[in-house]
Amino acid sequence: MIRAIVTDIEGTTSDIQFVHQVLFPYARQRLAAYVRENHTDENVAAALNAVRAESAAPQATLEELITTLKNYIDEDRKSPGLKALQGMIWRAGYVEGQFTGHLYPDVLPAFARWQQQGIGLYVYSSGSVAAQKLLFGYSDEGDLTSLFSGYFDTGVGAKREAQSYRSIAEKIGLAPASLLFLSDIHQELDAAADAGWHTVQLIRGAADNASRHHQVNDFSQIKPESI
Ligand SMILES: CSCCC(=O)C(=O)COP(=O)(O)O
Ligand SMILES: [Mg+2]
Repeated sequence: MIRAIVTDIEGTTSDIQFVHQVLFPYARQRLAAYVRENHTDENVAAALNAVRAESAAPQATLEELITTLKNYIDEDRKSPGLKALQGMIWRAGYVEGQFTGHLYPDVLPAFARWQQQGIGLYVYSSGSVAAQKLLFGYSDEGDLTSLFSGYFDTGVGAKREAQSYRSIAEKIGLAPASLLFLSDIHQELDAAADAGWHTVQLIRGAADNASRHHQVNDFSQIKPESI
């Protein structure tokens, strides 16, 4: 019996185009100024040090870090330091109403149904927890943050590592066999399945013929009571 559902964001609840054509360019355009103006802030400094460590450049200057970060954005690297900074930069865009977090129309009705069934709802994304809360807090459908019992980012580990899903199960306090992970990426679902979770793959665009996971086109086709 499924007792909690953990969902990915990009390509699952939300359109990849929104992330790549709205969020990423917004952060890229403001990155240099944001880093120069805020590098002494404790959280910004921690993110920049994480990038220094990740890029094996402990002495990197601010300007070198800005170049590295822009390269990371361009290659869609799931760098925790970059993800933390993106979340900080996106805040102004959401708060000022420049965009709202995209949600496919099938998502909210399913969340509401599952919540009524007593199923716990959680998020696991490469985007920082702060960025996740912004996307759902300023979503197309309003503030949905109260729907979720918890949020996880790569602080628990990478999304393609089975250990990350073991850690999440432990933090939620439920057995892996009672957990369902939703994602568009079959390598993430492979890792969750290796940790003993149930999995469903969202196919929002082209079919994924390399996947061994149950596939659906939208959330209305997901029936946790039948798993
Ligand atoms: C949560 S905010 C935007 C998403 C993002 O930055 C990202 O890298 C998407 O990763 P996901 O794990 O949700 O596919
Ligand atoms: Mg995804």
